Amino acid sequence: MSEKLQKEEGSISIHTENIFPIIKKWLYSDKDIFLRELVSNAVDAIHKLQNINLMEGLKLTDEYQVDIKIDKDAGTLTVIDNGLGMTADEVRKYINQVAFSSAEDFIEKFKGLEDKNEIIGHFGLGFYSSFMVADKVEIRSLSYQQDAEAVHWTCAGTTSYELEASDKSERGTEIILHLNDEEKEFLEKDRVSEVLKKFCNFLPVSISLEGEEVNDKNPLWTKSAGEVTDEEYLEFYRKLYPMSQDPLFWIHLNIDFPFNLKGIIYFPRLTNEFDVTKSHIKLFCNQVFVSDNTPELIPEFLTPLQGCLDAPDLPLNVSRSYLQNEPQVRKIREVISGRVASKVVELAKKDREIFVPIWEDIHTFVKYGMMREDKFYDKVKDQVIYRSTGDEKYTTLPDYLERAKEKHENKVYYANDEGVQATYLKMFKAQGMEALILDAMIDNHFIQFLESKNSDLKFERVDSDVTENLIEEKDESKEIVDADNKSRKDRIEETFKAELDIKGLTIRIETLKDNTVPGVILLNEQQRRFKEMTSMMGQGEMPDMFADHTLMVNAASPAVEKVLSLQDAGDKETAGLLMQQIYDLAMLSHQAISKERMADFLDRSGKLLGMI
Ligand SMILES: Nc1ncnc2c1ncn2[C@@H]1O[C@H](COP(=O)(O)OP(=O)(O)OP(=O)(O)O)[C@@H](O)[C@H]1O
Repeated sequence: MSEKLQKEEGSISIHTENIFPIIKKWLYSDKDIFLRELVSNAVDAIHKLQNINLMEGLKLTDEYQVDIKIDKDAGTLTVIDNGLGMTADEVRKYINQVAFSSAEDFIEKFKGLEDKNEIIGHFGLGFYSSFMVADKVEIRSLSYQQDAEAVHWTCAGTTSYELEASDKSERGTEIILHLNDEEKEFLEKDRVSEVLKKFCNFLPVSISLEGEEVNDKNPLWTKSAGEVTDEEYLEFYRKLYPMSQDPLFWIHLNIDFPFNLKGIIYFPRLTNEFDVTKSHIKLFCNQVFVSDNTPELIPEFLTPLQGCLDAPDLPLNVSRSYLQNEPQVRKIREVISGRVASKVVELAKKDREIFVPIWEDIHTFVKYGMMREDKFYDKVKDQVIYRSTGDEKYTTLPDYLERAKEKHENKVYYANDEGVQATYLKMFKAQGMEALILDAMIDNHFIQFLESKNSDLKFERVDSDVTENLIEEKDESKEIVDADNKSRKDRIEETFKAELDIKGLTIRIETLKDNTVPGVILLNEQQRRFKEMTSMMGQGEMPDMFADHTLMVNAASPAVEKVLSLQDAGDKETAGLLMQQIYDLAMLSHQAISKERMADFLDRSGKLLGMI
């Protein structure tokens, strides 16, 4: 047995005078991390011993655990582990020199920095962070090594320490914090429990507070996907986010190469209360909680993702600026983006009925992702679905284009307001034509994006023009010519032009296959988009979408026929009323009638009804 340790007193080698007040002051904002540091040191000590046990065949069969004890009378909080312990030399080396010199480095480096979070993030203060809450710290330790002598180290928040023999008889280390007067809250079990729940909830070694185990040693992400049931994924989610509705879907990550990454990410149901701009992922490092504010780990368009990521290769004290510049973080983002894309494709292919409601929740993010990332776009582009007026209700773009090939190759007709564009959709439907419903905020941009990606592809809103498919092929109104050498079409055009003297209005006559609609308003696609764009960019006042518009009069409509016969009979007044009515009805279906015209419309409607 070695000679008994003589009490020694020394000075922790330090050039910066009185480091402790500075530690306290600078780190005050996040003082809870001291417990994370001490408990993870304790877990490390246990892991080290477990490794030695295996390598050196020590045949230890201990139940490993970390205990946290509160002694209100003594005013102490103690973290006890049965890990490998430390000898006097190790205390000198690891606590007096190594740990302290890193604390000293920290002070040197960040003397001038104002942003405390930056400081905390940049630096693992480890053991010395205990001086944020304690005036005096004691270490009692007994190394696993044969014939080791138990040691007792004390430091009262100055650069002096004492190291002497102790009577500790059980292997492991006790860190005893004599809490200072302002930190007595850490003598309350609830307060300590709250901190442990935050940082140590999923640590792989049993952690107990006053004899009660507080952690789940085998969180779901440590298992392999094959052994976890859907119910377990949901239960885990409910534990992580107790106030949330069940998620839409989840992805279990278990990556070993080229870096380590485990985790479960959930796509949440996006209710009104859900903040889609805030990061929700909880980052762990070997099951130690690190942060729940690490937006850098997730592609921006997937910010709403929730769940846990365990990245053991990232440091425990990870800072925002580190994350922003770390190449591995970019790789993590790419992996997540790729896995989300694969999951979307998998769900889309599997069962349309299950996918549709999910799609309603996620389509904005997927579309945004497609616009932001080429790789993501390439993966999901053929699986993205659109609501359609066709029989299928939902269709992919390739399927839609295939069906539309004969009637309008490479052209997509869409509506962005089913109510306002109902007349057009009705005409489309009557001719067996299909339009997509693109009525989400993002769709305006998304349409432009798809056109830029596919140079042949053109999107046209259903009210932008009438397609030749809606027009009667054999149009007799053009052919039959009267005594003045005018066709019926010419007469309709002349009459309407004379009656409707409205700024920006063009009259166009067509004979539609559908005779129930007397007239519709057409807005040129490119002109309309340009106006929408300028208004969105906030340039000037809200543009008048109807500054230039076309009234397409349907020569096949009985109402138009009536206009002509009234003219022939010399009743110009009633013919005029009818034409005004046809125009207003067309504008009304666009919800674009002015207040003044509405008053006239109602007045005229009354008159016309009286004539029937
Ligand atoms: N409970 C413990 N049991 C055994 N050794 C310990 C214990 N706590 C600390 N040590 C030793 O003291 C060293 C310094 O600890 P400290 O927490 O300051 O830094 P660290 O754990 O090495 O790094 P980090 O900055 O990530 O915390 C550890 O590396 C370890 O060797």
